[in-house]
Amino acid sequence: MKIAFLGPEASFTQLTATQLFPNDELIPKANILDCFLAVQNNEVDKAVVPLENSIEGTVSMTLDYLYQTPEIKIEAEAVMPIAHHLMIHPGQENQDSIEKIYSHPQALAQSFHFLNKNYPDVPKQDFASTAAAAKRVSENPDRKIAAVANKFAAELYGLKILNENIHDVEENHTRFIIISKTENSYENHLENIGKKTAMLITLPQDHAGGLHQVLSVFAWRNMNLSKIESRTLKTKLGNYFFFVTVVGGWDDVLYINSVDELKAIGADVKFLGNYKEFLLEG
Ligand SMILES: O=C(O)C(=O)C[C@]1(C(=O)O)C=C[C@@H](O)C=C1
Repeated sequence: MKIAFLGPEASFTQLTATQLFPNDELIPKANILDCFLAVQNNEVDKAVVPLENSIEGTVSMTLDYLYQTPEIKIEAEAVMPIAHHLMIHPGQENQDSIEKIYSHPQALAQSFHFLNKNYPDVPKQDFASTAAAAKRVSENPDRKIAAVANKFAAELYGLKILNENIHDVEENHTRFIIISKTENSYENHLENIGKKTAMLITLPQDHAGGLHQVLSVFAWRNMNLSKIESRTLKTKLGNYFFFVTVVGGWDDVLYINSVDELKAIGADVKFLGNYKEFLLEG
């Protein structure tokens, strides 16, 4: 099978994809949108993309493209511990004069307090991934630039780690998802830590109690929500869709009927899948 991932090599997403698909062909993509498009255009069978982090929260691009690509579903979730390090080219030993720090915005945010305290005057620059930032540093041996990335990126791109474990909270985890056009076809050797269901809900016209009505569909059925997040519909200020996850299997008829009830009250529902959650090694 062909599996796209947010690259280049040694991104956190690649570390995840390697554990989830040890025997498949992994294809790096420059950004999250390209991962979605590769699945959409049948260039690959599946893709692995980040969904949320325990310090910085949701990766909004992933939510947006789940909404914007109607055929794409979630097949599985995987949670991985995340450790960030600050690295430079080995030729640039003098850390006092670092001119810029590159990384993925999630990684910069997860290390914000460390960077703010230790490198307050150094400009930070967003990159498409931590590995892309590390690669750029390695390609510019003459510049005093640094990257926030993982230890595999330091090794692969020949960089020297200046500061280890700079993420602001020791327990740092990111949740990744496998996306594809097929539901529930992912199987692997890893032990799963539970099942959940995800859906996107757009409320009918704005009216008092609209969200309460939607939530009551889950509440009287005793369905336990593990996440609810609103995201702008991009139509005008104040218009949102909701990403909702429910704990457990999806074989109970009461649960299955919840989608029909949501539709009956005028909500628009995209069912993203009922799938397993895996815990990976960092
Ligand atoms: O930049 C990477 O290496 C990624 O795989 C992306 C990503 C993310 O978007 O959350 C993955 C894990 C970390 O939370 C930081 C960055």
